[in-house]
Amino acid sequence: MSEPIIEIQHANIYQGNNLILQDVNLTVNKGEFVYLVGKTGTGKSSLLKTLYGELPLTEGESTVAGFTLKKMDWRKVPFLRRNLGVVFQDFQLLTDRNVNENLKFVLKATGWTDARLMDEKIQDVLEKVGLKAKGFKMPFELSGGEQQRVDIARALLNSPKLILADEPTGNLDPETSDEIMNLLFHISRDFNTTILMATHDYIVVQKFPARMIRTERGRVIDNATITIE
Ligand SMILES: Nc1ncnc2c1ncn2[C@@H]1O[C@H](COP(=O)(O)OP(=O)(O)OP(=O)(O)O)[C@@H](O)[C@H]1O
Repeated sequence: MSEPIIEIQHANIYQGNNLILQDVNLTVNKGEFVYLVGKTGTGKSSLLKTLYGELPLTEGESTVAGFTLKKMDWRKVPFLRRNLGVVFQDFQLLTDRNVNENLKFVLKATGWTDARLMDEKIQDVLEKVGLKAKGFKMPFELSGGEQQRVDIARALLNSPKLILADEPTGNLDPETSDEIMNLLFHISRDFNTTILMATHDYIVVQKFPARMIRTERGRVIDNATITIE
């Protein structure tokens, strides 16, 4: 039976005082891969930010990975984040430390203390993204695709059931984009992880088809189809 991991009902999404998306209704089930498409500036990032607690939800209802977002106490946001993985376009790795130390930094920040367990977890996520031998590399020694893999490894550290990805292929060439999409589909399939991925790259969407949600003129349209712009 399908079990929701994201539920949004009658939500209005704001940036400051500006209403960006109106009356958003959406359900995403456990294990699904879903694209969030739409022209630049139509609110994809704003919707994702609401789901990971960076933008407050003040109007409407939403639960994400078991957390109720409406007027969520900011002190609860770290607990929400521990149950999610977030992947960004620009990798956001700490440039002054190697891959292992980048990952250890996140583990410590999310409450891990046992050094052996942390090392095991780091090996585990690096293996999942195909970077087993790269733990001692500095970010600047990695290609864009490898840096994006580290970003995905980082998102996997707390074994989330939901990954929110904001334009994860945005900075990559087409071949590397394909590799990252194969990796994300593999993670979704093999670990039953839900992935909601914002993109405006229709080539990626056509090549790796999945359910599509579109932001358009202040609304969110479910089961959208591709319109070439
Ligand atoms: N921090 C902010 N403060 C005020 N307005 C913002 C802020 N961030 C985004 N906006 C506005 O909100 C609207 C939606 O932006 P958003 O980044 O969510 O769109 P997007 O679909 O993700 O765009 P892109 O594909 O370019 O990332 C835009 O009009 C943008 O100017």
